[in-house]
Amino acid sequence: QKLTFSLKIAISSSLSKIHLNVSHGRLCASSTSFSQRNNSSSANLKVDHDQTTGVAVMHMQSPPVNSLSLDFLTEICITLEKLEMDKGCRGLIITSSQPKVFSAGLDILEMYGKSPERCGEFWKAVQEMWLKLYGSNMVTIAAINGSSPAGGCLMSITCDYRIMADNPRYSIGLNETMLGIVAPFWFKETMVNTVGHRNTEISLELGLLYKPAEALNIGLVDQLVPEDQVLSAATQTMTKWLAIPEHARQITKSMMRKSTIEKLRSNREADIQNFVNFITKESIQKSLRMYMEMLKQKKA
Ligand SMILES: CCC/C=C/C(=O)SCCNC(=O)CCNC(=O)[C@H](O)C(C)(C)COP(=O)([O-])OP(=O)([O-])OC[C@H]1O[C@@H](n2cnc3c(N)ncnc32)[C@H](O)[C@@H]1OP(=O)([O-])[O-]
Repeated sequence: QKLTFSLKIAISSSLSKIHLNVSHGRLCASSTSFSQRNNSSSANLKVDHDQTTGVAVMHMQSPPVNSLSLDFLTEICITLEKLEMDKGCRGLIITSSQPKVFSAGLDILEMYGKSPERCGEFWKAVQEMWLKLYGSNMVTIAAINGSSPAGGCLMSITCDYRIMADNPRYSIGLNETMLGIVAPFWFKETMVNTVGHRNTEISLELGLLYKPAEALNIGLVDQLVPEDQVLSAATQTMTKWLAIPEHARQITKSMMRKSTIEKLRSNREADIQNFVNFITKESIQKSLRMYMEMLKQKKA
């Protein structure tokens, strides 16, 4: 049977509180944490979990561009945790319900004019999302049906496989340097693990955004399909991945990713401090302000 649930979580708690809940196993056990309704228009995430195939499709629907705010990241983390703990869910497809955009990356407003404490809390949520997704036992496929810069690209390369809409208006890449900021080591390593050292070096230093054909060429995405076939292609690919003996696939995935994950796990606090010290610098704040103005001008 097909279970559709939409999640809109009143996020008043900090992420550390979420950890506490998870560690006590309450997130998956508690039905009060999740309202199960059909396609609520206010929800930032819609999850369609087909229990016969064991595949969940997570639709990001946070207008206008699925930028990853603290609230949205928290919502994503709770959903990932819930799906991970659900034995009936073996595969996850991540896609967007917003037109033209998969995700615009981290919400720039979360990094501009905020207190160090708030920046730290935000960064912890970014780490948490990456740790959950990169270390997931599920097969994860990004169905990239729009542009996917910076944190949107990170989310994509954190999945096992990427299928992108073959539309030259869309682009994908880690363009952080274009904002005057620096992708942290675990963004960089995820990229290296995907496209190799040399491509990552060029890509990150120049803050490149790749058109779909270029992204395919360097291995940043695995497959291009017409825009209206992104989800169906992801579903087909999922079937193939799920046919592999599960235990062997999971151990192999863990073997490939473990060292990168461990590096962040054992340095989380230092990584948060680095981010906070960096992002709150006057010069970096100025760069972010100029970038936001540039975005607005582009629109006008
Ligand atoms: C160390 C840290 C590492 C950092 C990692 C990151 O991810 S850094 C992130 C790096 N990310 C990027 O460099 C991506 C920047 N964004 C883009 O390039 C484009 O928005 C687009 C191609 C994603 C979509 O184009 P489109 O023509 O469909 O849409 P549009 O351009 O008209 O935008 C609509 C509205 O959304 C707003 N807004 C947009 N993005 C963000 C954001 N991230 N945040 C907040 N707001 C954002 C935009 O200002 C506008 O607001 P307004 O004026 O309505 O109040």
